[in-house]
Amino acid sequence: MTQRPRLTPDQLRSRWWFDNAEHPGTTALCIERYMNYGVTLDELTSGRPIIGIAQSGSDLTPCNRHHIELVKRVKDGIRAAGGVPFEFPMHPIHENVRRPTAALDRNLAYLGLVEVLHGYPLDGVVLTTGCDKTTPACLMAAATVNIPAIVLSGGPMLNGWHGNQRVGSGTIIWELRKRLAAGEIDYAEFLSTATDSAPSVGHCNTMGTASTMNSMAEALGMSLPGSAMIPGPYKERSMVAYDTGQRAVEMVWEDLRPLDILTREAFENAIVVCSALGGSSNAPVHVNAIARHAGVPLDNDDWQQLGHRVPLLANVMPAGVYLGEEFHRAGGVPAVTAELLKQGMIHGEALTINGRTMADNVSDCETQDDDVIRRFADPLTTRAGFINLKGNLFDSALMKTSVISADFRRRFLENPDDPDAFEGKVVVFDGSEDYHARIDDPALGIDATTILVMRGAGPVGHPGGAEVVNMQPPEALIRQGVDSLPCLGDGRQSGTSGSPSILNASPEAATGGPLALLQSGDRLRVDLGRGEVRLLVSDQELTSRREQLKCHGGYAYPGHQTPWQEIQRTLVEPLDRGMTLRGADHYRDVARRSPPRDNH
Ligand SMILES: CC(C)(O)[C@@H](O)C(=O)O
Repeated sequence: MTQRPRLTPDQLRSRWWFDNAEHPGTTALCIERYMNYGVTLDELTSGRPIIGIAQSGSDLTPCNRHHIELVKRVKDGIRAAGGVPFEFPMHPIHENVRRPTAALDRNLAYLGLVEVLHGYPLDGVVLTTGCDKTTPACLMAAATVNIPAIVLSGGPMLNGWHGNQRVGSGTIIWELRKRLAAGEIDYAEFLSTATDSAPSVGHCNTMGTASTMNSMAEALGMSLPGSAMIPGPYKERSMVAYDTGQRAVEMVWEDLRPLDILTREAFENAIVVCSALGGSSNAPVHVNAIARHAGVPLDNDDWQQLGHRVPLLANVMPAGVYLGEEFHRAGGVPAVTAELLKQGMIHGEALTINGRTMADNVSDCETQDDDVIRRFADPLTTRAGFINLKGNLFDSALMKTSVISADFRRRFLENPDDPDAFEGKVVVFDGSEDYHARIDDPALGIDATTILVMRGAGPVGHPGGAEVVNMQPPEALIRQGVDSLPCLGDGRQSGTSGSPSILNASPEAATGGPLALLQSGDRLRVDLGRGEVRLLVSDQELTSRREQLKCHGGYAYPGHQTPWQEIQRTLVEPLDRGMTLRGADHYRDVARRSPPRDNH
């Protein structure tokens, strides 16, 4: 436990607003208006930390909605520790619903949160997270503003059951849509099984992007140990909400800030834990983004170098068979981290939000069920994590190795002359609308060796970068028993998908990436051993295609539909750089370096 010098009440940031004798008018304006709904003068001026609660729950965001209840316990904890809670809304982010994609809103929510944390009288903040992008938006903002901040996840839903079968959110949908296409089930059965996968409040009960990102917050040291994966309805979830509120107040007195915690070591821990969890292919995008805002160099090569040597320990869908409840009971993120710590794969000295080190937090944790959380010596896969692929089509694209199934391996990677490599003819789709319109067209000639390519799906092409690369084969092929094909694209895929796709190709077609030059019928060679994807077309031919494309005004994609789509498209960085906004990462520690100016 580190001992940190304690702040005195007159050093609280909120004093600028509530107890600033130099500007009595400005001060009075703040005080009188907060009193108009019953806050007392004593609460505002007696030197108690003001703790913001960034509320990500609303009727529009079902995965985060129970934060509306949970924050009552957060407020109890804040008050018990002597603080004053101020709850405020965040811009809604909900992946399942938001069109054209909730990823468009991550940076918008980030910007909004930065302005609130910087410009309002907050000494610290509790960040309520749940659905995928809520966690990175919060952590990016925490790094930029750098006031004491702590993450409270809402936790996953209870396990889904259909009869006696576990049905995991997202993962079951990708399976069911194939069964629907194969004619094995009808739409009514499809829908009833799908809805069974979501039995309670909480976010995806699989190791999709939501569970992954909340686990990343814990692995980074930004939430209380063991809190990430407590299912939403469990009583421990409310208890940890209370503890989080209390801890937020203490962190203010200790002046413990996000940039004290978000170090290179913390990010390396997150990468290692992500691999062992079989975490979402969206994690590198978001974790790289948080790192950029924290000023820590991190890229997709780090993900391969640090992560691909790590075995898969969490037997949770989509890479495994269990769901959030079993994972939590088996010990959750601390048990996984402890197993990796024993192997020297975790920086045990990394500081965490409770003022203790990662080793202090997890050393005593042990898996309670070594089928759900495997021992290091008995993993599900020995080398998990991501391979960072490169070649003449892109500088970086990721493949999640923990979801390479035995069937995929047998069909594509077990050629004795060429292990870990395969070649195939591509069929190219320009955006998801084109895919849906044409996938069943027999004229495309898709067979069991075809590689499906989706372009125009990156942060510029499909503003935000949609989860559309996980394409299923044509119905006719599925009916013949071929229910998956290799997919490649400049967009993302759902973290709940078990498809070993080549994702997040950067630069994307819409910003001049060579994917724009690809034509259906071209052949691709994918070599996982060498970390390479090559378009088997001569350089001369590529140059002439590039010239032609230029003559036609470049790669075409649908226009902007809203002002934010246009603004984000002009500023957004590629997926491998975290899809952050150009220039935003220059702002760091702004609460201290650049306190907000007077408003009156
Ligand atoms: C299941 C969703 C909506 O696709 C997403 O939450 C993810 O896991 O990536």
